[in-house]
Amino acid sequence: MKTIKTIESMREIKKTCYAQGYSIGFVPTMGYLHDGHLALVKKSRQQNDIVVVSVFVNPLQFNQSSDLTSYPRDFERDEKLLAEEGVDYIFYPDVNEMYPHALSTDMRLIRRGDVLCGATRPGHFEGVLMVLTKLFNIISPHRVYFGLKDAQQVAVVDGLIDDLNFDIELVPVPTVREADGLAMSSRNVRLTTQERLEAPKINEALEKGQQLIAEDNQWTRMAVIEKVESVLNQINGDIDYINCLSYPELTNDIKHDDDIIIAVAVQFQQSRLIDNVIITSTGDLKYGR
Ligand SMILES: Nc1ncnc2c1ncn2[C@@H]1O[C@H](COP(=O)(O)OP(=O)(O)OP(=O)(O)O)[C@@H](O)[C@H]1O
Ligand SMILES: CC(C)(CO)[C@@H](O)C(=O)[O-]
Ligand code: BAL
Repeated sequence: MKTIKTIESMREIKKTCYAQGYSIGFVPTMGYLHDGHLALVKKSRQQNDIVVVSVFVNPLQFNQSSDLTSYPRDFERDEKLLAEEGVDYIFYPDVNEMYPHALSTDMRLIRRGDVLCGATRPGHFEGVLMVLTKLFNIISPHRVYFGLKDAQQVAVVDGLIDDLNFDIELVPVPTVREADGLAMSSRNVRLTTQERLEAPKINEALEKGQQLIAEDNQWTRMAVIEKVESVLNQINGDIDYINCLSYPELTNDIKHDDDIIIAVAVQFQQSRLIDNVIITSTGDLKYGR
């Protein structure tokens, strides 16, 4: 495994892979890796000749400077974990390499972005779209892997790939959870002991919402949101949002055979956690939990 710090070297490697006819699987991350990230890496390892993982904490997508400065980092540990997974290249540029001067262009999200994190983290998805467009152009992967914990990100990137005709297959990967149901997240380390005890209620709340949809064919969006809220009210974090929408379009207007997402964000003292469940129109889980 090699760690690559410059765009020029990464481009050379990409060209060599193409010349040899190798497929490239790409896993974009912000580091401080856990088993959720490694699930994406394993999937990419199964499906491609060459696996590239980027580790880059992208300042453009942070709408709160305290969240950026306290974002956990441990590159040496990340390197060890990725070597054990048989990764070929880590792309690990610094901020000046990715953003050497003020940008001349900007990304604007006009679909799937006015709800959930798009509504509560202004500028977040625009920053994600910018860095991914750059990374896609640098690495030119055949497949790219994203976790469904960030389900809105999956929907937004699907739109990006389609709009800009990137010749890339998007592979969504189900959310990996701790034994008590809490979705794995790099931000879990910033929970206090008490918050960590309460945090599995987020998953419990989503399960209650899913049960309502599965068992009551008269269910309404508001009834689902109230059910989820009744469980989330048992914890000390502040509810940032709870919503029930069509997926991947993310509209209030859920048609008969649409998939449905119930998504929540909870702000604890130092950590804002997100989670969701995606359900088929018949009330079944779309992806394993
Ligand atoms: N528990 C998880 N299961 C599956 N994929 C995950 C999980 N957590 C993160 N991912 C995916 O890993 C990729 C990189 O995410 P990122 O580096 O932001 O990690 P993160 O743990 O989600 O961090 P944070 O929760 O602090 O945003 C994204 O595609 C994300 O959806
Ligand atoms: C895709 C990503 C690496 C872009 O910075 C980030 O949004 C993330 O970790 O999900
Ligand atoms: N996992 C999404 C990246 C972020 O929270 O900024």
